Amino acid sequence: MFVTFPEPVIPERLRLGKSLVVAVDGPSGSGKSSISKAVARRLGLAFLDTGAMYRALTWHCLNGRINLENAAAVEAAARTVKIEQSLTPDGDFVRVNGINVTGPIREPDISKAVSAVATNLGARRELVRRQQEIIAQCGSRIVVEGRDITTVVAPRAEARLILTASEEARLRRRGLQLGGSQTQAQLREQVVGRDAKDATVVDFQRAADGVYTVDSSELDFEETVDAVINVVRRSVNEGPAA
Ligand SMILES: Nc1ncnc2c1ncn2[C@@H]1O[C@H](COP(=O)(O)OP(=O)(O)O)[C@@H](O)[C@H]1O
Ligand SMILES: Nc1ccn([C@H]2C[C@H](O)[C@@H](COP(=O)(O)OP(=O)(O)O)O2)c(=O)n1
Repeated sequence: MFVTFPEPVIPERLRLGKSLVVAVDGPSGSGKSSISKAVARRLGLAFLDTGAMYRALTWHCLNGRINLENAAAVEAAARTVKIEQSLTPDGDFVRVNGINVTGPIREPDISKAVSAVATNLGARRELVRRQQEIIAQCGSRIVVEGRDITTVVAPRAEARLILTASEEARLRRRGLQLGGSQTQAQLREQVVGRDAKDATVVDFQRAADGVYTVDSSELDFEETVDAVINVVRRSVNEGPAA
């Protein structure tokens, strides 16, 4: 059974105030998680990494020897697994049925397998439902990042943007992040190869109507955070992108 998050995970100060949902989509390695966390910290908002939920479900299936090709079994697993994760930008934990999987869900075996789960439409439906529930539990004051947040999970978010960067920048950043543990071919498969598979079910490369784009190829980390905050301000003051 999916159990709602215990209240103390979302401090009251992050839940109070006017609705401000910031929806961030983009390809692998574009900076969604790290930049979104920094933005949530600056704006005093909760934070949801939806990719971690797809990774957690993938870990659960592999751990339970559920065949990822068996769409009905994966969908059933999505409905029954209990996933708990930190909802503040300063926390970093993910638990699956009470097991701490914070580290394991970032391992290359999960990165390799996760697209099989992310392209399961029944599993997506269930995770989207949970994500919308979490947004409501956070008083709609949250930065949410993933691949279908601007279009499916929170199409009415106060601010919606695609965070992107050139393929070269994304490969370089992911390589640095993984401390040089991966060959160039492995990195390419995990970043470019995975995006190609995921793009068969969600369009996260192109901004939908009203969605802003921030390209961080030529920006450093802090400049990118500033650019996203500017988009949030502009969205709130002037509305969606023209
Ligand atoms: N503008 C930037 N300049 C330099 N490094 C960045 C920038 N944006 C993100 N990074 C770094 O790139 C790496 C990948 O970012 P991450 O947030 O994991 O991407 P995603 O969630 O989109 O896959 C991280 O180590 C992050 O700190
Ligand atoms: N809202 C989302 C979030 C992630 N996914 C998929 C896409 C990715 O292959 C996996 C893991 O996402 P994650 O954001 O952790 O991926 P990165 O390694 O940061 O690129 O889940 C999705 O289909 N929809």
